[in-house]
Amino acid sequence: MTRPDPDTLSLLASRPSLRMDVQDGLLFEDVPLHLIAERLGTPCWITGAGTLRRRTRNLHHAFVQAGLDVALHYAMKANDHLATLTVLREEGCGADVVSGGEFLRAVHAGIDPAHIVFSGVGKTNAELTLALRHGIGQINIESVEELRRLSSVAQHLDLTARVVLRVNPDIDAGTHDKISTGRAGDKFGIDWERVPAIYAEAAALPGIEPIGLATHIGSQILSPAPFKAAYARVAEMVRTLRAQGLSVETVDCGGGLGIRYRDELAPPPSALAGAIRETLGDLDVRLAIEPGRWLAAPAGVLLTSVIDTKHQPEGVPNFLILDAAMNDLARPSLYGSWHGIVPLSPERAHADLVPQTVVGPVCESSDVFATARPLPALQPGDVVAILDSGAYGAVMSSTYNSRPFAAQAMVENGQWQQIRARQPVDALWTGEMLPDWLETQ
Ligand SMILES: Cc1ncc(COP(=O)(O)O)c(C=O)c1O
Ligand SMILES: N[C@@H](CCCC[NH3+])C(=O)O
Repeated sequence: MTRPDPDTLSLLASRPSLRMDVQDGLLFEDVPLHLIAERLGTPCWITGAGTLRRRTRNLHHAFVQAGLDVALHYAMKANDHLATLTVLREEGCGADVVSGGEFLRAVHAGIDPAHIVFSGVGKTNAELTLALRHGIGQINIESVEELRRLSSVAQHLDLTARVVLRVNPDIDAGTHDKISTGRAGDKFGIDWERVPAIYAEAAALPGIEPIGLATHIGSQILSPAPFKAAYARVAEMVRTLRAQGLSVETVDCGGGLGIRYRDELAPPPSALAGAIRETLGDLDVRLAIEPGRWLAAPAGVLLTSVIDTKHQPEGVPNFLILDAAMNDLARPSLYGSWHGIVPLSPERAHADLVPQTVVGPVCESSDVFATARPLPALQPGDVVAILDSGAYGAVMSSTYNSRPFAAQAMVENGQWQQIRARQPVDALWTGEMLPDWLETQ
């Protein structure tokens, strides 16, 4: 069965931060996007601060409504720009980090290390040392090997690490294979059967204070059922550990809440809150979540201009060649992800639709943003916005094909400002050196 693509009007109808104005074209948080494209050029990422704030408040509200006090630790891998982190800090978020670099970025953005959780399947001694020295609030441990290593790092520093064991509940999140993390055999989390013994070992190890459990089963999850199943298992483990006389104070429920990119029926935050309340609500534990995509994805668009329209034989969709590519937004080429594409110009947005295959200039056949997508006929120089690219967008960019990192701007309440310079071309080879036996020209 073919799945129809939503048209511009229906895409915009479900995105309150975006609006098509008859004169100014596509507005994001009341800023005409063509102004930014004209000033900064394309490709250019735009982050909506107001959208970040609104979504954080909505998420928080859903938990308050469910009678739960849940800390929000923003998974900054989704979008780690300092301006994004600053907005989310202002909204009361801590951070979930997965590297020493992310940790220092979060601290640089003013996030209190006590409100930072260090996740990730491989943390080096240097990263653990850095985090402990700064007084990190929680380290999520992924294996007994890492636990023992952390114990010696902490002892060496004469510090105590507050540790949460990330458990692998063996639940299929029903999402894309490449972003599933909670099945037995995935590299993440501690095998279910080994958790009680490892928790007991943690309680006995010097420099370690085990304070709870964490789980994160994947990303872009579109049903409350896998969340509920995973949290029910975690609740069962909390009871098992307590029955052994071990103290469990906190449960970190991870991230993963999905959003509507195309026509998905994404569960509202109240469904996540309900799943947590039902399974963990009466355990007397401190609760936290680690949302990334849900907060950041709809708060970002990528502006890109048409370079050419490449005509194809009758019956074959023409190619629309953009100046953004898979090195900028990797998701479509990596996961076959669908992103809405909306022209900035009001006339174009309302024109007849013809199927077009939207590609970037990178020399890879997978550099495709959309296949046979119904879009209005566009001309070279026309600018389009690729929607919902605020999470796992700019952060996953590379300079493949010697394409510089794109510029970035932030909008809020009708105002806008540049937040990242376009990378100068000669910065692409900064840091490269020639060995002595080669001659410079
Ligand atoms: C440990 C952990 N927490 C939180 C997240 C954020 O996930 P999402 O962006 O789907 O909310 C991730 C990424 O999947 C993760 O690995
Ligand atoms: N990069 C993925 C999400 C990965 C989540 C990280 N654990 C995406 O763009 O959908």
